[in-house]
Amino acid sequence: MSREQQAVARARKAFETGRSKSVEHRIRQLKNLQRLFTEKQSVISAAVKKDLNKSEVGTQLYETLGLEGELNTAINHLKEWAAPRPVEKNLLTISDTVYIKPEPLGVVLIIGAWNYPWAVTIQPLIGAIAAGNAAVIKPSEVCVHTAKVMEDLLPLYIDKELYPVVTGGVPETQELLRQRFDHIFYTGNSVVGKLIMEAAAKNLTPVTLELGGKSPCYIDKNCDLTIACRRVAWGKYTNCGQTCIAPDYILCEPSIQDRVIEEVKKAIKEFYTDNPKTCPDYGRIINQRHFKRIMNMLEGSTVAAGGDNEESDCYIAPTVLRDVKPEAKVMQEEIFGPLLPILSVSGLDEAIKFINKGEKPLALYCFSSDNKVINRMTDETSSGGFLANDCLVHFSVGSLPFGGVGNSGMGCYHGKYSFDQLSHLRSCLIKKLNMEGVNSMRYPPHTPKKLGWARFFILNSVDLGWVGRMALLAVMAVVAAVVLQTTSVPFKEKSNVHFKPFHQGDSEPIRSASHRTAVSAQWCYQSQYSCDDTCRDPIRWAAQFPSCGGLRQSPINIVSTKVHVNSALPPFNFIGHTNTINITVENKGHSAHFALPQSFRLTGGALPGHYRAAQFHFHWGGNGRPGSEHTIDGEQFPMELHIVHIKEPYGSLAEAEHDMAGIALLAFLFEESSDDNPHLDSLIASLGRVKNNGSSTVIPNFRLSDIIPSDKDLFSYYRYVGSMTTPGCEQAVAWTLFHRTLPISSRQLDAITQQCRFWTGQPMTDIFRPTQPLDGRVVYRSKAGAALGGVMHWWVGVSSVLLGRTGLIH
Ligand SMILES: NC(=O)c1ccc[n+]([C@@H]2O[C@H](COP(=O)([O-])OP(=O)(O)OC[C@H]3O[C@@H](n4cnc5c(N)ncnc54)[C@H](O)[C@@H]3O)[C@@H](O)[C@H]2O)c1
Ligand SMILES: CCCCCCC=O
Repeated sequence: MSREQQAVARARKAFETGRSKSVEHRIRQLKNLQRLFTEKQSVISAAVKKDLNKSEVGTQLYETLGLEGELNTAINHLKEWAAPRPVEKNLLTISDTVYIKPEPLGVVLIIGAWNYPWAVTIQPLIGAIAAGNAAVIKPSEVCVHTAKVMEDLLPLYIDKELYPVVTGGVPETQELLRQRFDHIFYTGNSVVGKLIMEAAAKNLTPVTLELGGKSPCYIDKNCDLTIACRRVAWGKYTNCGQTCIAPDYILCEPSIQDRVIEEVKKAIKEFYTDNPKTCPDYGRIINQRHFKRIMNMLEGSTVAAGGDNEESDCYIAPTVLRDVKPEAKVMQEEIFGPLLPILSVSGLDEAIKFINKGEKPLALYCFSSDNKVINRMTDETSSGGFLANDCLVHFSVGSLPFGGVGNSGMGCYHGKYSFDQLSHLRSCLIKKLNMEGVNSMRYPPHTPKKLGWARFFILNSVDLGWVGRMALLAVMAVVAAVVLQTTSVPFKEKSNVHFKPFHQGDSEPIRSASHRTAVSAQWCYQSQYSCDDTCRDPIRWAAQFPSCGGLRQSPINIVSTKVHVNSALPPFNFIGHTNTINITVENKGHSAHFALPQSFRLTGGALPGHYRAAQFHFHWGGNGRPGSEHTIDGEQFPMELHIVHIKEPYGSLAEAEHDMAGIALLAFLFEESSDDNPHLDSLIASLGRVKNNGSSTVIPNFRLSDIIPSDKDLFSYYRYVGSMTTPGCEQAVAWTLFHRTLPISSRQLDAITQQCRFWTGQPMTDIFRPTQPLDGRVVYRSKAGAALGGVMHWWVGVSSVLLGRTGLIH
């Protein structure tokens, strides 16, 4: 057996033990890699210095820092990525469990390139480990010193059976390619990419090809040329142009060519001094073969800047070429070196045509102050990645898939994309052996009637609550009987049973359709959890609704001694709150919502705009337990009222959710009183009429001002920025929690908590989310006698603090 065969066999055997699949094992391995980068930074940098003349800081900045970021992301999100992913169901699968299960592929071959030897070899390895695979790592032989360090260090930190390193050149790689893998992840040039794919095809092994090519850069005359050229020069000359996504050439109008040359020259001087050769931040060409290849490309082109070189040192100065023709040598293949040709085009149209004549690039850059130019460039071209007004930086954004298209590659990676790329996303549908009758519509003999039912069941995708599911199952049973008997009951789309698709998304009338994802997307309160293992209790909301794990979540505990008193928090103005109206209350499955007309409006209170009312609802406990969501100094109150308002001109939470104060939520805490609060009686009675999920009733002659004090008595409150307290926990809420509490007697509390049922049919009790970490937010307290002038100033202050801290404001 060859060394390569042995390594693959060892990795396969280790994979078959199953240990790579355990999430704990994966996290441990990823943490070991973290340790490697902390402990061996200087060894790593020294090798890269010898290979590419990169400085230690440069190696950290462009290679290991990104890897550390990827490791953090993978470690923090692995459980969520690896968890089964529920999917939307149709009526036929409504009673089944339907989900995607990410599974490891098996043994992955990772073939790295030399230009960023750590980044392009270890980053796929992070994905392979995270996804639970074994991986054979083949670093590029061109980076001699780095390949040796990888071979020596990796086995000291990670499981050497599961993740062996195989060094060597073309013959060794070819021997590896003769082995059977479950995935091949190759980074390098397109010519070899084709060989990899050919070898993989023999075993039908899937491939990810991270290739290169000529990445164009269009500079519009309408832009700040100094800034544009500085960014282009950085993108081009970093790592001496040996970057897969370096801007390969510039397209611009002839009228700006001279300025572009001058500005690029200025940037070269700024970055690398007058003599880049002695500048520690300027690299070298990897070897003499590549040196010669690059120097040959200069043939037939006019040097406008740079051009100095020294073969023995593999040095080529940052170079600009002017008036380059499309036929020039330098335009025939990816440059992958520090030459920057400038080609003239008459404008955007010609630039787009030129780009589209070539292969689809790995990156496409467009510099312009005109959004129309940027939009046309994105709309009318194709490339792996697109950047306007910058270069390279998309590589460092883990939430963006990185990869090529067409000749620049296939597949993508980084962050969760690496995990998905190296996983098999297995479709799972778990059915029970009952309800066979429903299936008869698909069994022969086929009849038009069965087809009619099949159309109804297959073409309708719904989100149902528990009651809806039960109702549907009942109907399905009837259908089954009908179809089985093949009686002549005509197919009707409208039955007597009214299916109202309801689901958590519907439980918030202001929420968007996008939140109505899947039946299995049921969330629940802690009190429901034990009875339905498919529902997600508050601790697990974030697995399905990522915002619920954000840094601005609600409710919170307010520590009264730590609040900041702020005189820019004036009283509110309520409009319409004294009007007598009929309102509808509906059991939404998790709580009961009392709909308010949009004519009820809210201004003042230092809110950044005008707000329209949407609904109010209560949060309560049960059997004498308190049920408020917010707590003050750790104390939970018996009940809490939330009045939800949406900022104008938004029409829904979906529209408002990108605005930090898109929703204004007014909260009142209740305190137990010895006497009944007479204004609550009609509300309590109405809850008795909406016991079950989806039921509704009207409360006539309702006045909001009966249950809350008038605005002039509501000058004292807490303010902070937070989120909705039910999934999706949108971080778009300006919270106001009034000091003034509302009274409720224990008799009324008992009455309230005993009226309604959850969507699961259980008593609707303890409907509150536990308090969330403050995560550095400030809670403000209003001070009477405030001036309106400070309002905008206050919001700007709050926004900038949050921006600086979390970068969360869109
Ligand atoms: N898309 C990306 O993420 C990315 C990143 C880095 C580099 N690149 C591209 O890679 C290219 C530069 O790298 P390179 O190709 O010079 O790197 P390279 O010479 O290091 O080759 C890459 C790998 O392929 C192997 N290899 C080379 N010839 C082979 C053959 N005939 N058969 C089997 N294996 C072979 C090498 O051993 C090496 O591990 C550029 O085109 C660049 O744009 C792309
Ligand atoms: C800073 C950009 C690093 C890109 C590495 C991958 C391509 O060569």
